[in-house]
Amino acid sequence: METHFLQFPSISTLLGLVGILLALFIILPGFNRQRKEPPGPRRLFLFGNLLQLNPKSLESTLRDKHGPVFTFHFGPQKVVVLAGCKMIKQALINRNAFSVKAKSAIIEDLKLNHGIAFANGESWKEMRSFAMSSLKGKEKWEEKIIEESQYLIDVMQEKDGNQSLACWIFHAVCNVISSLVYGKRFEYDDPVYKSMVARTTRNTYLMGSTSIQVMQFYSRNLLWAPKYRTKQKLFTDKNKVPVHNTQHVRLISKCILLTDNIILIALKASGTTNSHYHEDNLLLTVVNLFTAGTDTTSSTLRYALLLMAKYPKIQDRVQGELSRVVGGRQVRLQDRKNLPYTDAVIHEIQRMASTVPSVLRCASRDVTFQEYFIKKGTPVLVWLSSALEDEDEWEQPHTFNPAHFLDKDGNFRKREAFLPFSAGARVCAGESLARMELLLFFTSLLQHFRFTPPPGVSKDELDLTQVGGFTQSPLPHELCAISSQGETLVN
Ligand code: HEM
Repeated sequence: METHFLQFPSISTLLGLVGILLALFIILPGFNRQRKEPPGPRRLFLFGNLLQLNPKSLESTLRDKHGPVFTFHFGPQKVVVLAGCKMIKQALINRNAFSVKAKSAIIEDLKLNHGIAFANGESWKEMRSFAMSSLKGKEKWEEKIIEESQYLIDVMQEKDGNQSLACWIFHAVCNVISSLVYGKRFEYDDPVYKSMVARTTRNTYLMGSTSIQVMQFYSRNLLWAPKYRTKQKLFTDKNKVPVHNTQHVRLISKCILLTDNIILIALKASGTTNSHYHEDNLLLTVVNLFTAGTDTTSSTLRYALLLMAKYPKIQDRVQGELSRVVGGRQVRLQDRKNLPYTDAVIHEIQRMASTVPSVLRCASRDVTFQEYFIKKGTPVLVWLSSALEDEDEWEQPHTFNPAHFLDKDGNFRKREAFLPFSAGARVCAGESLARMELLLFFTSLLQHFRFTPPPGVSKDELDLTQVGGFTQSPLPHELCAISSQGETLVN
């Protein structure tokens, strides 16, 4: 036996070995190519690429250098970033591999992974289609928004002196959702309502804050840090957070969503079973509609008025079109088709506002996207604002120019890269409602007021910078709202 091992290998064995080596030589690089990971900037120990965390560098520098699919390290956490219209559409619409929300320690810690926005799987599907059916009915919503815009105009005309337009707009938009969630609107100075609105704003801000988002990438244990606990208390303070409190939602017994579900629960008792209609899911669906539907729409409206004050000629043209086509009467949804300039301005406002700059998903399975391998579970950041500013798509990506949405004859034209509501299976569930609100609130405000910079400030000094976390909104600012009844300074 020993001698057998010491024997010189035969020619055929040698040829066989060479053949295997050659095959490996040919196959392996191809295999590696298939598993090539997206490129990205060099990372630092512990910090990853956090020091480069600046939207401008993500978008221009990194995208220019590494292409539209690249890797970015939030501390130790690797995230694949998708940028540019073509890449985003391909990922969200053509490929179904990125429709799962990424796991988040904070969301799990606060038990917010029920409902719609942070949920996945069958439960998400069920709650989403339930919410979508509750959001149906254009005529119903048109009436509610028109009624609420009248309240908004009245309160703005009644008040004297310095007042918070930001607050009134937020209240008005909240009331539209309240009519669905609670079955009624609230007076703007109702103390319960005021606290509910204040907490919704603060919670959305806290959830998206960089410190909280970054903290979770390091270690779940950091979420036990005293500072975070204090923040967490704000979400769960049962007596003070009405929309996060089952008891309160029950007390406001006209809550249509829950009433509908009580019917569904009765159906279940009678044999029509649906395991997803449990209390956590229903409550979080209410919370999601309330939070996703208010901050976004009201921030966009505030940005709209700021842009009008900064670009008075565009404001003139909108007001001119409104008075020519609609006159003094209330704008209705069916007027949209006869208001191409106004419609183009609203779209351009949304493009510039980029209210939801990105969404965080994850690869639901091992996937090769473009030429890159993305492992199952890898967080994928879909950089929506990169589509809204894509230099390959827009003539003047960084300039407020309503002509982006007009053809040469002045008709409204759709644009492929207009993705403020995202796309694909998880596209914004409230897109249709949001579009109605933007049209009706914006035109009502412009029919009654002219917006200008405050005294002593030139239009060039108005700052268009957007700030925030999950959602962006303009920096605090003042404007003058001038109506036939006088002039008011608003902020
Ligand atoms: C200008 C206003 C709005 C903007 C820009 C906006 C944008 C978005 C975006 C970008 C997403 C993420 C989609 C994704 O993950 O790919 C989203 C999700 C969502 N939005 Fe909106 N939204 C607006 C208004 C509304 C309104 C008025 C409602 C409801 C009343 C609403 C309800 C939702 C819900 C429930 C989701 C989660 C959808 C899911 O995960 O399946 N949004 N929105």
